[in-house]
Amino acid sequence: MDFFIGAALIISPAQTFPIFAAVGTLKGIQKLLTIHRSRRSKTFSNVHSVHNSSPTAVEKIPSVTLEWSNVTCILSKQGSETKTILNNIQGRALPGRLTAIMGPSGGGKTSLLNALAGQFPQSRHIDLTGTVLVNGLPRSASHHRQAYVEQEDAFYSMLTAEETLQMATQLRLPASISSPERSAYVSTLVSKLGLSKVMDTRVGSKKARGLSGGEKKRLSIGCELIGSPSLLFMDEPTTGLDAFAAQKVVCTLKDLAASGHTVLASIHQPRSSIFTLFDDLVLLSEGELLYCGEACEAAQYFSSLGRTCPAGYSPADFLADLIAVDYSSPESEAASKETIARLVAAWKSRSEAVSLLPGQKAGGWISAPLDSSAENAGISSGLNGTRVGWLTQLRLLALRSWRQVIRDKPTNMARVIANVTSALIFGSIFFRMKKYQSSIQDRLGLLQVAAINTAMSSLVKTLSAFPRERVIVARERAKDSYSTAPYLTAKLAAELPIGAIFPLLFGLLTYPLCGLHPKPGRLLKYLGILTLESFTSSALGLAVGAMATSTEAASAIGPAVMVIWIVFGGYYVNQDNVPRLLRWLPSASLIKQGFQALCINEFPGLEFQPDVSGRGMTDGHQVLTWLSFDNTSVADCVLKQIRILAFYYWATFCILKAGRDSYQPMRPSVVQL
Ligand SMILES: Nc1ncnc2c1ncn2[C@@H]1O[C@H](COP(=O)(O)OP(=O)(O)OP(=O)(O)O)[C@@H](O)[C@H]1O
Repeated sequence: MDFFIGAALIISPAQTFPIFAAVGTLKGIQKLLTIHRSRRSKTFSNVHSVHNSSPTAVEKIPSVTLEWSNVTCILSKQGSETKTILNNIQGRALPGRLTAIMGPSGGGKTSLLNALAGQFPQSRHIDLTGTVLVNGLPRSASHHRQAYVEQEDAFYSMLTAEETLQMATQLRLPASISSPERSAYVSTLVSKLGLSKVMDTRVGSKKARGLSGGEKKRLSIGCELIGSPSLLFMDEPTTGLDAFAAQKVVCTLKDLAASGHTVLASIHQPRSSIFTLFDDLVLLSEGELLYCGEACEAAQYFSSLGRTCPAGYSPADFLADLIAVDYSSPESEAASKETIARLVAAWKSRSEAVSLLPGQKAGGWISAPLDSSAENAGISSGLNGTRVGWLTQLRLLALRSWRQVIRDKPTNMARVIANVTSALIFGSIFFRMKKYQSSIQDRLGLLQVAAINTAMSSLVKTLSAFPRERVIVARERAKDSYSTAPYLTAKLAAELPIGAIFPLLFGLLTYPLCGLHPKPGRLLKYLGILTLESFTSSALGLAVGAMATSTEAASAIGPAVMVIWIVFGGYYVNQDNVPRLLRWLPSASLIKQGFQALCINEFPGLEFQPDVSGRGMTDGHQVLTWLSFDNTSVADCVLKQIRILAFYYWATFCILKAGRDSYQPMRPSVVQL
């Protein structure tokens, strides 16, 4: 609704634009640094030690036990057909332990992790049921802190690892925490994550190398730890990493578990050195549960079912092979599915039998009964407190945007080259235009291509960068790090000065080369019109980027919209000939406002020679009349352009504000834990 009101305020009724609706304290932080050994944990012989030298930092993190039962997820397909993504899954994850959800691709690992984290993407085709308890309470009634590290890392590529952590700390820790305390917090995180050596390294991107995949993953974990979560979910933390990096990431998770966090990670096919780091294991295949219990007991359990791990064979490989469907031939597919069905049935009957025993809740868990919870009662947050104020958010976010844009030398250089090249090409095509009748067309052509070139170049730049940034912003906003208004304001304030350089460069070269109106005041207006048009086009890119689901989608939608604005740009169709129904389109066209302003700036005062027959337009005003641009001024066009610009900013704001991810609620299952 905000969107419509805002749009109505921005756009005058006369223009009748249709509105495109789319339209704590330090103590709590230190809890993070706790070295907590679960009473139930075995000796972590191969656990890397938690590098924590500060005596004040050793404090206990609130323990969280996660239990789940009857978690079922059914996807309704076309007609009455359904697909069971998860079938009646039970289990638990304990504080101080690293629980791995393992299974073949498509086995349901991510779906289970999402369901347990309460972050299953909302869909009307999904029916999610089950019970998830945190320390014996429904998730909504528990005041625990949790974090979810997604499979895809998303960072500002031009910031260093240290700046990324500092920024996250400054935005997310309560305002009451002093600067030295924040710095101390960051250094502890850094040593804990083993990132000390790369703190000055930029995060990097595909086009500019920076941190390695493993370092990025550990940085992602670091950013999530700032919320001091007791419960940490990780989706496929080792995917895409080499063996060494994967090992280091899992060691980090193991350290975190050892310091009191409850860590749940989905892992596709771990190698044996990683497998030995798991405390507990949930095995899934085809959405069915095959095992849930201590990782080191798994091989023995399957051996009791007649599936013995061959001597010298890694248990990780053995389990991965055992629960995978072999699609190499119809016979092997049927055989492997049959094996899985038998293992599922065996686990089911075991859990039914075990759940009848006293003290057992999460069906069939292989280990001693859980000694839970008196210590967990009354979990409190160490991070209570107001986050930093609007002005601090604005300053921090502007600094981040500024660093991102100013340090992105390859992009800036490419933009300079592109603008200089096109200015030189246009300059040579329209070199020192004369005052013949034919040069009227040349002048109009130049002004039109100048308007189009300026708009396209800033649109393309925004469309290529903003959808990726939006992912980071969506994640940060989901953690309530800041509000949309300071984010957008800071972004614009930081980026506009750099963004102005390129149209100015283009304008400064084309104006003298093409021999446009000789009055110096006209040059200044020419530069101003191009710069404003460039900002408006960039704002269109922001609105499209905020709305589109991916960079690819944004890159398809943006130019398509721009083509419409070009057609109604004043050069191809005379606005008096536009059908009544579409008459609002030229007013909404940023190209039209730019082109019209450029023409009104250029033609008055110019005199042209008549053609050989003594006819033609000899006065610049006649050209404006011919274009139907005669009853308006540069100021009018600039005002309309500012309205269009404000509309796109407003649309971007509303889309970003409304665009929080929504999750599928879990309906309670009939059978309780
Ligand atoms: N919202 C959804 N709509 C349609 N199918 C879905 C949805 N969510 C999950 N699935 C399907 O459920 C199955 C399990 O998916 P999930 O992503 O949980 O598997 P996974 O074990 O994490 O696989 P991978 O290791 O390949 O990521 C897959 O076949 C997937 O296509």
